[in-house]
Order: sequence, then C-alpha cells, then structure tokens
Amino acid sequence: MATTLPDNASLEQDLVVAQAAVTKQGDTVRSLKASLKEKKADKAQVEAAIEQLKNLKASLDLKQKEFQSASGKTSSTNREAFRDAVKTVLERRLFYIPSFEIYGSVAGFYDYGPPGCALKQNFTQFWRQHFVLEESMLEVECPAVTPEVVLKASGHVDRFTDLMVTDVVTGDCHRADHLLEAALQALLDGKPKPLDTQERQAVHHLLATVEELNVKQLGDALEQYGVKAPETNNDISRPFPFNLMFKTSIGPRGDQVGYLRPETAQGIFVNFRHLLYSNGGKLPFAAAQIGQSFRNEISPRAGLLRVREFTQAEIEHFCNPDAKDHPKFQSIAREQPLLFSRALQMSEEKQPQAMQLGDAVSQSIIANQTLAYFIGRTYLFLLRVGINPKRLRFRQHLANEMAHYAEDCWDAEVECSYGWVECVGLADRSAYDLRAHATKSKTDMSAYEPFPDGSRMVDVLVAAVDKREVGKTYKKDGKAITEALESLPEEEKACMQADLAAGKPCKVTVGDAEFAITAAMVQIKQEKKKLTGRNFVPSVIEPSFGVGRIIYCMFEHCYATRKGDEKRSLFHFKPIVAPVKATVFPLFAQPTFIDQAQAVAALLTAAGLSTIVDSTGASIGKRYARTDEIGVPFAVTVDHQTLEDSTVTVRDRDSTTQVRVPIAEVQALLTELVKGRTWESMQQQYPTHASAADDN
Ligand SMILES: Nc1ncnc2c1ncn2[C@@H]1O[C@H](COP(=O)(O)OP(=O)(O)OP(=O)(O)O)[C@@H](O)[C@H]1O
Repeated sequence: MATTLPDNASLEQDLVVAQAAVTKQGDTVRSLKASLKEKKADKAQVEAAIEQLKNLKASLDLKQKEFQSASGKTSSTNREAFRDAVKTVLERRLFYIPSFEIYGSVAGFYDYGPPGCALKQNFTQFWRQHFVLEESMLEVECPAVTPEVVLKASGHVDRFTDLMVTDVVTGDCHRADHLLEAALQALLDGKPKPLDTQERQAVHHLLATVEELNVKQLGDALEQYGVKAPETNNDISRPFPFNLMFKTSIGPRGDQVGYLRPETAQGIFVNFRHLLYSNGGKLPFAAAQIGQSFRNEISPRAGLLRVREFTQAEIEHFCNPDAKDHPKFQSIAREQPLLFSRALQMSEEKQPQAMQLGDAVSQSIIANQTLAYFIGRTYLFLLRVGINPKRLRFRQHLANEMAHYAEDCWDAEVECSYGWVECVGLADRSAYDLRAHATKSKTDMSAYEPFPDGSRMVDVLVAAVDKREVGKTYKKDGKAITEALESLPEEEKACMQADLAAGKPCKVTVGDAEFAITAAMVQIKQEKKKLTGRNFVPSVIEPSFGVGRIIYCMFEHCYATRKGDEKRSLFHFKPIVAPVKATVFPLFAQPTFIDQAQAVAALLTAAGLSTIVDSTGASIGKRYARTDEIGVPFAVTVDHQTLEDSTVTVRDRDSTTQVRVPIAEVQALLTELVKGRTWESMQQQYPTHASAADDN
C-alpha cells in the first residue's frame, strides 16, 4: 500500500538523546585530558575516550541525516495532509457527520452515518464478546441523568475540572494545557527560531510534564513562553478551573439538581450491593457498562477524539485488596506490548520497550496481576480491531499524575496524526469509589470473605466510648455519635487512633453533620477476637475505553491507497468490525444475474452477515473500488459460470485474489472469515479464480 502515516515521530527525541551523549562524552574527554596533565589518568584512557567520542559523533551524524530525511515525511504539514485525506473519505462516505449541520453545527458533537453506525455497532458487539462474555462480566445499563448527590460523593462536582484561559479581548475560551503544549511543540518545530540544545531539552522536559503542572505552575509557564490566544494573538488570562459537567434539573419544579454523567462507572458503583448479591456474595467479579458520557469540553477541535458526548465502555473489577492475582493471568503473561513505564519516561532515551507482561509483574513494574491481565486483554482487543501494534503503547502514569488513592495507572495510547492519544485508561483505584459512596449514602459497601481455614483469633480495633463524656458535650446527639464511633470501619478506627495519639483534631459524621471527637470521649483499643471471616471494602480495577477515540485511530491505521494508484483509497478494516461484510455483484446489470445476486445476498444476510448488492452498470473494477473505499472485506460476484454450476467468486479486499466457491458453501465460508479464519487457508481449500473482472 502506498500511503500510510509514517511512524517515526520519535526520531527527534533520539536526536536530542544522541546530542546529549556527545556533549557528555566531550566533557569526559576534556576532564581526562586535564587529569593526564596532572598524571592522574593514562594515555590509553584518554585515547579510548576519544575513540568513543568519535563513535558517538558518527552515530549523531547518522541520526541527523535520518531525521532530516524523515522530517519531510513526518512534518506536521504532512500529518495534516494525511488526516485531511482520511477525513475527506470518512465524511464523503458518511462514516461521521458534524451534528446539526444545517444549522451550522455545534463543536464537539458528531453523528455516525450508515457505515460509521454499523462499524460502531460491530465494535461494541465485539467488545462485549471479548470482555463481557469471555470474562463472564455482569452487564448493567444506567441512566445518563445523575442526581447531584452521586457525583458529589464521587468527587466530580468539586474536582472534575480542566484549567481554562480566556482571550482577554474576545472572551474566547481555551484549554490552558493544550495552548502550552501547542506553543512548546511549535518551539520544537523551530518556530519562531531554532532552539539550542539546552533550550530544546528544557522544552522537551516541560512538554512531557505539562499534565503534572498545578494551576500556578501552568500560569507561570504560559507567561514564561509568552503564549497568546490562537488565531487572534491576543493576551490570555491566568488559568482557572472549569467544571466539565453539563448541569440540569430533574423534575418539573426544577429543584433537584442533576448532571449528565461524565463517565458510566458511577452507575456500577452505586449498584455494587446488588451486583455482589447476584454474584452469590463472592469476589472477585467484574461489572461492565457501555453507554453515553458527557463532558462540556472547553475547546473540542480534534474531531472524534475530543467530543462533548461520547460512548464509553467501562469495566469495574472488584477484588479483595490483598488478593490481586488473576486466575487467567498465564493466558496473557507472554504477550509483549510496548510498555512505557515511569522509569523509561524518566530515562534519557524516553522510549517504550516491548516486554512480557509476566516479567513486568514479577519485576513490580505493573503493580499486580489483575491490572496486567486487563492490560493484556486490552492489548489483544486493540490488535483484533485493527490498531497497529507498533503505534500502540501502554504508558504508566507518573507519580504526580495519579490520584492520591490510586495504586497504579496505565493508559493505552495510540499514535495517530494528532500524536499519541489516550484511548483506554487502566487504573487500580483501590477502594476509593466504594468508600466514597459508603460514606455519603451511609450504605455498607463491604464484602465478606470466610477464612479458608475456619475461625481465627484476630486483632481488631474496638472503640470504647465514654458515653457520659459524649452526652455531656452533644446532649441529644450523644447516642447517634456513640453508635457511629462504635461502627467505624477498621481503617477509620486506625486513623482515629493515630490522630488522637498525635493530638490531631478528629471528627465523626452523623447524617450530614460532623462532630469533633476528643481523646476523653473515645479510646481506640486493640483486642483479640475469634472470627470466622472478615469484612472489607473491595478494591476496584478499572479499564475505561473511549469508543470513538479507538475507532478514529483505527480509521487512520486502516487507511491506505492502492499501490500504483494514489487516488484509490481503501480501509483495511478487520472483518469483525467492517461495516459491511460482503458486497454481492451481478457481473452484468441483467435480471438473471441480479436475481441470483439478490438470492446470494439474502443467504448471507440470514446468517447475520451485513451485505449490499451493487447492481449499478459501472465496470466491476469501479464497483470494487467503491466498496474498497468503505472497507468491505469480501466481494462475491455472480458471473456466467454461476448460472451453469451454482458457484460464485469470492474476492479478498486486501490481496485482491479470488477463489471460486459453491453458493451452498459461501455463507459458512464468509462466517468463518469474519470470525478470523485467514484468507490463505481458504485459498488452500478452494480453487483460485483468475478473473477477467480484475481491479481496473
Ligand atoms: N472528550 C472526550 N471525547 C472522546 N473520548 C473521551 C473524551 N474524554 C475521555 N474520553 C475517553 O474515555 C476514556 C476514559 O476517560 P478518562 O476520564 O480516563 O479520560 P481523560 O483522562 O479525562 O482523557 P483526556 O485527558 O484526554 O481528557 C479515555 O481514555 C478516552 O478514550
């Protein structure tokens, strides 16, 4: 295939690293020469260092040439040209369309047209197969409109914000981190003038850590680099937080505040008790939900990648915090995705490495087997839907990127013409979400597990409350406060014990009110108790997929043009997600051929294979080109021989080769191909058809 996006965006980084190595070695040579004068080093040492410097310079030279020749291909102009080519086909063939177009559209909203809709359905169906069915997950569907209390508990009302700046003249809004990133990228591209090595390194470093900056640091960095508003070049305000949720009111009186959910996960958390019960009270188990999420993004300008309404597919895997091994871990332990660990991100090379997931867990690079298991399953899923493995990496969150409660987080990032894009977030969120809802709703969110060896004597913390002291201070609330103290979860008792001992202020919550607790009111003591099991709040491991982002990256990775004919574009969609599985062609637009083609199509449709019949009078080559353009993987042609011996030809889109197959077998054959059987194995089973109806 002639046109695909070159995947050499990291060459520039290589170049910076090579330059740094030359500078460092130059320093070593100089200091050795000085030592030689003082007779602290010998001549051989200096000569070896000079030799190494020569090698490094030669390697730098090579990298410079490589970069110069590649930069022609990977320049942002070229990326934009590639993106425009893909987008033109996608919009012309109605994969997606800006919503409300006849009224001028609204940024951040897209409609999926017929092939886009079919492809998205196939995608989510396959996601259900790969995760929900193969992992026996419990699937739920919850409302998008969510009462405020739920999102208050989850922290979204207070903290689901992005930092925004405004154009001080026009009032236009921009995402502060995106403006800084664009400005830094421009500097690296040599605009307005080339940077020296030291400046480049500083800019590279800042670019890699933009997500970690707090509001002040981000504001300072915008000022330091003189960032202005795009298009107008006006000054911008200091950054400030903007909540991304769409607010609404529930009911006719309008007095109950609600929000459109910003993620589907909360619906699963609030149903935890039902799900645990339906799983027989046993852990681990996973629940899943596919549905719409809504985020009032500040400036959505990246097509399907950043929209204001999108489909998420989320999994919440609940497990014992002390047992995060996964029974099926061995099935993915040998998979080798590119891992971009924290250590690799901080290293000079800044390159991800292919690594077996088994090794990543045994070397404690990934925190536990369950998280690694989902990384492995996500990796396999993304490859199965057509993501190029060379342009897929799993990037670990840096320490300051992670929420304080998270144990470990990795993003599946896919490289496309917009750069590396987070498509799936995979996080070990500990027990944070269930605890938050337990506290706010006063509902027990714990699970119980019996000890495998019967009963045990266990150390437990007990709150010995001085009821008189509590009653003296809080009068009628005393009884409720005593009960709340006695039923505090184990970890909260431990915190209170430590805080009281350190003389720190302590509180207990009853209803919506909080009451200060002193050491005179309660003593937290350790006691031995005979128990047959224990209660704990489960940990949650969450893989969260953005359906539209993956689909868009898949569009780019599957797009190509036919060799020798740049004007003929096609999508190499994997059959499992292709919007249409087969096109049936009557070779001639005559009733006998058309009737037979309709009959074959009906046979395929009955087997659940979406099929179209193209009986237009255009040449077969032109008709092939039309279906290639929307990525139909197979073409079935009814020709003269069909009328004689009831066979048809089946053509494979990618190789353009054909086989001849009895009509009676075509349904089973295409079903197998869609499920993943290879075309090569079909070619061994059926005779090759050297057709007159070629691709021209
Ligand atoms: N505005 C959006 N448009 C399309 N997909 C989105 C959007 N926001 C998030 N997603 C998808 O949902 C997934 C899980 O959401 P998550 O909250 O982890 O994203 P995020 O870290 O906020 O993304 P970003 O930092 O890019 O805004 C993401 O990996 C992404 O695929």
